Amino acid sequence: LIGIDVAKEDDLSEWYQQVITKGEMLEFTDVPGCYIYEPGSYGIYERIQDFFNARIRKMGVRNCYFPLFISEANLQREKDHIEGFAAEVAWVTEGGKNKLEKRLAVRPTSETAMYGYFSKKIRSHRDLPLKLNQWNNVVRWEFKHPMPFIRSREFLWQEGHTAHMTEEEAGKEVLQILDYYEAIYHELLAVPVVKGRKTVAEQFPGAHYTTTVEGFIPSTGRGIQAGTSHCLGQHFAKMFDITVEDPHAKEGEKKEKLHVWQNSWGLTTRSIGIMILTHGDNKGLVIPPRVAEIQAIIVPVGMTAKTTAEDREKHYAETNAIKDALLEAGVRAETDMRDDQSPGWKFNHWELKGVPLRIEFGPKDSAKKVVTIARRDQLAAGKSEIPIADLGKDIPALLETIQSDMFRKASDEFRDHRKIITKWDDFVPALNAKNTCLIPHCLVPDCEDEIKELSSGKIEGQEVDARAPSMGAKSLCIPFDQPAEGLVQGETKCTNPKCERKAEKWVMFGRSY
Ligand SMILES: O=C(C[C@H]1NCCC[C@H]1O)Cn1cnc2c(c1=O)CCCC2
Ligand SMILES: [Mg+2]
Repeated sequence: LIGIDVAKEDDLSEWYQQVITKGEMLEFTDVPGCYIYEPGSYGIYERIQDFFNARIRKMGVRNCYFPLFISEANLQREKDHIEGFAAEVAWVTEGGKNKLEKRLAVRPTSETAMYGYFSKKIRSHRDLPLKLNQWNNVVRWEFKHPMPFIRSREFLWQEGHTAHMTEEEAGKEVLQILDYYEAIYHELLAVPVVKGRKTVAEQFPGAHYTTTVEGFIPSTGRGIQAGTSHCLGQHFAKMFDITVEDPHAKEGEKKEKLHVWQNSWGLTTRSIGIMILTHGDNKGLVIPPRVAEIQAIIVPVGMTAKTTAEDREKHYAETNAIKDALLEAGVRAETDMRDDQSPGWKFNHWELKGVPLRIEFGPKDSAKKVVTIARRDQLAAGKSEIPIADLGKDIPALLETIQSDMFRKASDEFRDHRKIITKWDDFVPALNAKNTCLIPHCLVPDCEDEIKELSSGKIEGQEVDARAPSMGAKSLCIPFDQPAEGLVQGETKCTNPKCERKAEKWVMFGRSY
C-alpha cells in the first residue's frame, strides 16, 4: 500500500478513490455502483449499528426482516410516492431459465413491503404503537454519477417504520430519532450536521412532513442529506387500510375506523463517506477515535542491526507490556512488530489507515520510562512524550481530546461556510466560494425552482467550479435553529429577485449531492 499521490485540494475524486482503497475501506467491483465494504468500513458501520440499536431498543423498537423482492402490485399501492421514483426501481424478470409471470421489484425502500403486514397486525388501538426497524440493503438504479458510500446503486441502511394512535405521538418520535441521527454524526463520526425540516419542494412525496440532518462537504462546498426522519401522516394508512376502531367510541355506537399515524426514518452507509471526506487529509484517512478499530498503534523503534537478540527480546516484551496496559485501560491498542518493515514505512502505513494515535517506543524512551506519541489529526504539531506510568489515564483522555478536537474543527469549518445572505447579488458568489447560504425565503416550491435556475448559469467573470458549473442551488432544509438576525414576518421580502412574496423562514440553500 503506497501513499496517496494526489492532493485532496487538487483532485478530490482521485484523492477520495485512493484514500478509500489504499486505506482498505472499500473496493470496486465489475458491477457499476456496487462496492465491497471491507472490514475497515464495515467495522465503523457496526459501531453505528450498536449505538443506534441501543437507543431504539429503549424506545420499544424491535428489529425484523422483510423480503428483498416486492410485487409490482404492492409497489404501486402508494401512487404519488412511487411515480416520482419509478426510474430508480430495479426489477427481476427471470428465475433460472424461466421468465417470471410477474416481474418483482428489488426493494428500493420497504414501505410497500411492510404495510400490508401492518394492516393485518394492527386491529385495535392496543396493537399500537407498532415500532419495527430493519437493517438491510436496498437498490436504487441511480443514473447520476455513482460515488462510493455517497451515491451507490446498492447501499446498506436501517429503515424504521412505526404506527401510532395520534399525530403528536408520531411527531415526538420523529424528533427523537432525528436527535439520535445527530448524535451518530456529532458523537461517533465527529461530523457536524444541521437539523431542520425539508421544504415541501424537497420532502419525500409520500410524507406528511420530512425532517432531516444536513451535512456539508468542505472540499466542494456542497450540502449533503445525512439522514431523514419522516412523519408519513395517514397517507400510507389510507392506501394500505391500516386502521383501528375508535377507542373513545361510546358503547353501542357504530365504531368508526381511524387511520393510524406513521413514521419512517433512515440513515445509510453514506454516513461513512461523509466522515471520510470531512476528516481525511493528504496522508490518508483520519478516523475519529470513538469509531476507530485500532485507536493506538505501538511501533517499536531504535532497533538496529547492532541491537543484540537479547536487547530486542527485552524491548519487545516492554512494548507488549505497554499494549497490555492500554488494553487494560479500555484502549483498542495494537503493536506493529513486523521485522520486514522499517518504522518509517509503518508510520506512513498507519497514517494512511487513519489510526488516531501512534505510540513510538525505543530504547531512549525506555531509559526515560516514556513513550513518544503522534496525533493523527495534528501530525504537523509534532510529537510529545508521556510517562509510561501515566498511560492508563493519559491515553484514554487524549483519545477523547482528539475526538472533540476533530468535531470542533469540522463544526467551525461548517459554521464558517453557512453564510447569512439577504441580498440576491451575494447569493451566487457565496455558492461559488464553497458556501451554503441561509436566506429569507417564501417556502413556495416554484420559487425554489427559480432560485435553482438563477444559480445554475455561469456568471460573467465569476470563477465557477469547473466540474459543476450547471448545478443550481436547492433548498437543504429549514433549520430548526433559525438565525437570530431579524426576518420580520410579513415584511422581509423573499431573497429571490423575481419573487414578490414575503419571506416566511430562513432557509438553508446550497449546491448538493
Ligand atoms: O425511502 C424513502 C422514504 C423513507 N424510506 C424508509 C427510510 C426513511 C425514508 O427514506 C423515499 N424514497 C426515496 N427513493 C426512492 C423511493 C422512496 O420511497 C421509492 C422508489 C425508489 C426510490
Ligand atoms: Mg434518491
